[in-house]
Amino acid sequence: MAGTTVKFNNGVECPILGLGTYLSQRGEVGQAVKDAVDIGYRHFDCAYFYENEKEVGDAIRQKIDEGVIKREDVFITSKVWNNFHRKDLAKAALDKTLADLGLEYVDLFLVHWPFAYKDGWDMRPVDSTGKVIYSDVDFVETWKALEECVKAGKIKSIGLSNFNKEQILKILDNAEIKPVNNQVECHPYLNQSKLIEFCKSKGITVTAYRPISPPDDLSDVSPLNDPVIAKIAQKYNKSIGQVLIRFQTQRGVIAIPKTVTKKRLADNFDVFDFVLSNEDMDALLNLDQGNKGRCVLMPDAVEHKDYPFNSEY
Ligand SMILES: NC(=O)C1=CN([C@@H]2O[C@H](COP(=O)(O)OP(=O)(O)OC[C@H]3O[C@@H](n4cnc5c(N)ncnc54)[C@H](OP(=O)(O)O)[C@@H]3O)[C@@H](O)[C@H]2O)C=CC1
Ligand SMILES: O=C1CO[C@H](CO)[C@@H](O)[C@@H]1O
Repeated sequence: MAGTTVKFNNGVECPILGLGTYLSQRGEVGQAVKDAVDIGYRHFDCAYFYENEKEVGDAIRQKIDEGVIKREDVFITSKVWNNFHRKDLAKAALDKTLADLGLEYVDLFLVHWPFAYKDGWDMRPVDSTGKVIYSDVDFVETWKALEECVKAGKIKSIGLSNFNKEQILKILDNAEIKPVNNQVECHPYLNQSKLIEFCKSKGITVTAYRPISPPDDLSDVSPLNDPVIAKIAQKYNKSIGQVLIRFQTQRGVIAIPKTVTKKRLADNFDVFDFVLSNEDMDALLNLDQGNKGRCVLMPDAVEHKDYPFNSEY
């Protein structure tokens, strides 16, 4: 695979920079994916939960049909959502994702969250009071389903998302196929250094989601408005977005910024021609607020036994 990559524990190489697709609207995501391919992106982060995999797949296959890329040149990630944790449902969810994408396999398939919701096809099953209904299906059962799908040739690599240290250890204790990656929220306000170090010690790579624009569930403070980051960006004649992406890739963390804007697609990919000094990397690391810097809190799941964010990391 061309470009800068990260090597997984199974030998597979993953492009260190990919395109996120959450909240990329149908009607615009396909064009964004095609523009991204033309710019040089070879890694696309998808999920059944994003409800746009069909359009993403159509765009990828169009670029394959046009001869711009081959299937093996692109790295496609998808994820199994919380209502599909039971073994048969996890397999069915993968089949649906593959059908939507129009692909025979995905390169990486992640357990999107460690906690399970009520089994079925409703992604947010609620009771009469509007509260999400949980399931106690263990994430190890979901992992076993993914292992079987690897053996069936439908997935090249399997991994986790939003798993904490203890949950990763439980997977490792029960895994026949080791996870290659844990995808987590990561940016200077939640730099995840301890989790990254722990994952590295277990041969697991980390992907940074929401690397640019965290204000969401809680915070209204964004790295995009941070004076320390602005000063660093100015010094390298780069944008704040470019510094935020470079911050991740320079420490070996895969980054998947989302945009549907052509100019930003190009800018976000233009991060391989400068190197942040150790001093500037330290300044960015020093902005960490630990769990207080976390934005994606998943309030629906806070009472679930497998809610991941009650421990330090
Ligand atoms: N595993 C998980 O649970 C999760 C996974 N993800 C994945 O990670 C991806 C990235 O995270 P996401 O939540 O989208 O957040 P991002 O940090 O990628 O930020 C996206 C937002 O920032 C804007 N933006 C993009 N580039 C720039 C730039 N250079 N300067 C200023 N603004 C910019 C985009 O707007 P515009 O499009 O208008 O340019 C969009 O509003 C997701 O798309 C998804 O694939 C995300 C959350 C959770
Ligand atoms: O992938 C995701 C996109 O972001 C959402 C929250 O804003 C998450 O719930 C979800 O896991």
